[in-house]
Amino acid sequence: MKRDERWEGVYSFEDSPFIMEILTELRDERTGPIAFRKGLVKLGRYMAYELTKTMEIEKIPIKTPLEETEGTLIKDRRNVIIITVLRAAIPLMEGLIKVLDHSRVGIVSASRSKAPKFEIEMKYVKVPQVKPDDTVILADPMIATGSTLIKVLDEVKKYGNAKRYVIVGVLAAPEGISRIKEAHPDVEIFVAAIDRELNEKGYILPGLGDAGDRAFGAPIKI
Ligand SMILES: O=P(O)(O)OC[C@H]1O[C@H](OP(=O)(O)OP(=O)(O)O)[C@H](O)[C@@H]1O
Ligand SMILES: O=c1cc[nH]c(=O)[nH]1
Ligand SMILES: [Mg+2]
Repeated sequence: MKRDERWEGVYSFEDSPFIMEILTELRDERTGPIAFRKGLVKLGRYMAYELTKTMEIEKIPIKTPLEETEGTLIKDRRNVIIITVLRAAIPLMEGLIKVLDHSRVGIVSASRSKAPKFEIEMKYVKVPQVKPDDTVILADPMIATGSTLIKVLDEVKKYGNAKRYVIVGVLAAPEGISRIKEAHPDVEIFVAAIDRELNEKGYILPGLGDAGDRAFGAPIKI
């Protein structure tokens, strides 16, 4: 995990060869939906494991069959809410919850309209009560313009004040991170990698394409 000097509280995993290998498979245009979904699940699992290193722990007394000793409890792992941003975050959440298995889960839908408006339509919002001890993880693989996550954060913050708001994603564009940090300076961002830029259609470059379509197939309009 490596802090990015350009912002406060923004981290990438570019120093982790294993996470980079999974990302390489996701980027590769030859990777089909089965391997793509599996890759997102794996990333979710390893990124959640890395995230536990930033959580508050407690030393607890325990008894082995032979003697008393000290054990470790990750306190914050008991108080996690994972907000899953449909569609592309579904496999990422599946991985996150393998490590953060006590998590409550919120589901929100968010669909971004085409360039240049990039309007976000949020139709479905089911979020549990947020309590002061909670770490709210916003799972969304792609941070492009940042509009989706700004809107999701605006909404989720109506459900109570959390101890931490943490975005877990796969790729981010610098402009998206800057916009999110401007609107929500308290949010921490953990992504596998920070890419170069957005193209005119709002896609991350070099990126991995449309994460939702690659995981689930392109929808058709009827
Ligand atoms: O940072 P932004 O510019 O807002 O873009 C990022 C959003 O775009 C994608 O969702 P999309 O709207 O394609 O929906 P999908 O997951 O259903 O494909 C992605 O999963 C993010 O939610
Ligand atoms: O590159 C991008 C940008 C937004 N959404 C995606 O799925 N990919
Ligand atoms: Mg999409």
